[in-house]
Amino acid sequence: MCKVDKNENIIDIRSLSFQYGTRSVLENINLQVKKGSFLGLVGPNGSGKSTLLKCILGLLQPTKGKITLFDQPINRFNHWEKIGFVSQKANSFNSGFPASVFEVVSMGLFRKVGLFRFLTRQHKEKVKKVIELVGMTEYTKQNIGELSGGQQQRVFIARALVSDPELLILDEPTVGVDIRSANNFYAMLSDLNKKGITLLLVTHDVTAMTEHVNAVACLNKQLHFHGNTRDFHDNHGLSAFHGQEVHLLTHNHPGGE
Ligand SMILES: Nc1ncnc2c1ncn2[C@@H]1O[C@H](COP(=O)(O)OP(=O)(O)OP(=O)(O)O)[C@@H](O)[C@H]1O
Repeated sequence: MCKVDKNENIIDIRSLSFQYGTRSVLENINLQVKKGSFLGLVGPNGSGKSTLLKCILGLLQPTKGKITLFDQPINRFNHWEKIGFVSQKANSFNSGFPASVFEVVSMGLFRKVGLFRFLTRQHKEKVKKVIELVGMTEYTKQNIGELSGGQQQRVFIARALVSDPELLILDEPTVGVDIRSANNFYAMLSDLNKKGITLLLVTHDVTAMTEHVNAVACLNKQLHFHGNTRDFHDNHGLSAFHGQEVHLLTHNHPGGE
């Protein structure tokens, strides 16, 4: 059970800087993600978005500054089950991959039940419930590799949700997904958010994303904007990109798959 109040910062980043060797990638980042928010983190290629996520996930240690997760300094934080992560590269199964949607989602429980334990009836019900939550019930028995990129991403969201995370972090989940499917996908995320899950979404897809998130942060080595979507549309946000607006407002992703 979650005993945090609505104003609590689930993520609290203070004065964070990060360097790969001598190369500075993040400078003096201050960012708070409140419980119940749906934050879109945007920025051009190479602006440090994935690096920041890796710092939040404890995979990289900041050169300076501190990160607090659920009120605990990250180096003492040991409730990683509260955080679900869906990566950019999740949708890379080929059509022969021998696992059904049900099996892939069940894998999300292994952290809880152990790799070789049998799933109880309760576990199976939970798996079915999250598959339903992401709108994939009719595909439950289908092989994951036979699904579209957008459908696969829904399955990976279900896999992350099955262990009941309070925070879901998504790194470019709509890469390779067509605009209509991406919109449906964001609407689904918005529904999850209304059910109480805090979301941090990294994306290039500014146009579609801002219709669904309730806060936006713009990163380009430094944090240039952090606020609500209305202020963002008043152009304070996009002006942070110094002429890269056009690129950001299209659905082109030079690094896309
Ligand atoms: N392991 C690494 N070693 C050295 N430099 C790196 C490493 N990973 C990333 N970088 C550099 O750090 C910068 C930020 O990279 P990062 O992947 O965080 O950006 P990003 O905003 O996620 O980019 P994209 O939108 O293209 O995925 C880039 O210039 C990148 O080349």
